[in-house]
Amino acid sequence: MNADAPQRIALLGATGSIGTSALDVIARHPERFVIDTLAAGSRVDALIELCKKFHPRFAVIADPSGYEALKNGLSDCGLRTQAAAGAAALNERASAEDVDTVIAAIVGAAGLDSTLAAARAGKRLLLANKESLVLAGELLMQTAHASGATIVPVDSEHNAIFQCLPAHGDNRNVSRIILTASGGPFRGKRRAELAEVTPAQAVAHPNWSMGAKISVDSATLMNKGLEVIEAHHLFGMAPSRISVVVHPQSIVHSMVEYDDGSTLAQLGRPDMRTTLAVGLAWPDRVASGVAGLDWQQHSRLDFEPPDLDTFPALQLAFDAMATGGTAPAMLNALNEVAVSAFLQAQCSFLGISALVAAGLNTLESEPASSLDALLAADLRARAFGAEYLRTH
Ligand SMILES: NC(=O)C1=CN([C@@H]2O[C@H](COP(=O)(O)OP(=O)(O)OC[C@H]3O[C@@H](n4cnc5c(N)ncnc54)[C@H](OP(=O)(O)O)[C@@H]3O)[C@@H](O)[C@H]2O)C=CC1
Ligand SMILES: CC(=O)[C@@H](O)[C@H](O)COP(=O)(O)O
Ligand SMILES: [Mn+2]
Repeated sequence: MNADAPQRIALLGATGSIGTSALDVIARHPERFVIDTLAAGSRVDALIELCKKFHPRFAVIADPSGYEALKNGLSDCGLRTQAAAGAAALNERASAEDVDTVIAAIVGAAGLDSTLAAARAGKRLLLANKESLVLAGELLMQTAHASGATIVPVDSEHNAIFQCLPAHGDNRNVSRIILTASGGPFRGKRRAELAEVTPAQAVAHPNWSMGAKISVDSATLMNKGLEVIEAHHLFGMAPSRISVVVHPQSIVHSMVEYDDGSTLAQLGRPDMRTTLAVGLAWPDRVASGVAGLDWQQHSRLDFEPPDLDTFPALQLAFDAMATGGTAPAMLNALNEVAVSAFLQAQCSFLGISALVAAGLNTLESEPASSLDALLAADLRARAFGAEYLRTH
């Protein structure tokens, strides 16, 4: 990549919450960043709207049935953007030679294939899709190391840790990393109070504006569980050296503790544009549109332990990580099935963790020896989840 030329970016998950924040930052720096590819799942109209604004060379819709509508829509708008569809097209753009940076912002295990394609091709990979690390963390990290791909975490906690770790990359004197959790919209509630909560209540995150799936994960604390596994892989940190503390204000985005007793933290407003600006420009810094903290307003920062009785999902994730093998892949798949059912009013809020626990208790973990083994475990877990929902 020519250092003076703009970074050519493929944004996968462009129509989502992370996609919107990324495009906001990118639009502020046309001399540094240029959009090569915009990709979405199935919402063709939303993708065309973005194409009108950003004029990418390629627009990819993952759902193949959206191809004709995308192609015709782009041409009706007089755009020269080339339409493509399906998983192969996503992978092709994630690994294309004329793409420098891939922003992996597809939600769920659906993002794994294109994330792996970008890692295999040695891209600079801004990784928001935490599920791909939970499903296939070792494989993804090995793939990136082998190809020379640079993974820059853009999950806010991991981005904070990335900023606080030693620049020379030697983590020997790091004693632990501490992930902060907001506690979600139901922090302070007892289990009995959560029996009847609705999807609308669960997605109403107190601090962050995010997609529906991650918002529900925040409400169950599964998001923090997924993030613990994500941190384990990204930073090569043993599970015993990863802690979680509830910090309701979401101002301290996470912390790194050193052997000498120092703790470094990254602070900022809860706005993903900061995180994405760090990822896009690193090791430089660019304006993100987010102001610094107002210390009159944020004069108080609280910390408390997570309530594992009310929110068992966090412990389930620690347990799956300890079991190892395909257990984290199954945890992720079971959770995806349960959250989707909850959002469609086919499962209660407490039922989400109950389904995940039942699946992990029933299904055997196997060695995570290959991508096929992981994908087979993912499928088994989804089948278990569907049957559980049918019978409970
Ligand atoms: N939102 C946030 O602040 C944060 C998000 N993350 C992670 O980033 C990822 C994205 O989250 P978020 O932006 O909130 O999610 P959203 O639901 O807002 O957006 C999801 C994006 O993925 C696309 N998509 C959905 N299904 C598929 C599929 N099968 N194939 C291809 N694309 C698909 C959607 O397209 P379409 O619009 O067409 O459905 C959309 O562009 C998640 O892994 C999340 O955990 C991490 C930290 C913070
Ligand atoms: C913005 C981001 O990274 C989310 O993962 C956010 O941290 C969710 O907040 P909690 O899971 O801490 O509620
Ligand atoms: Mn996060």
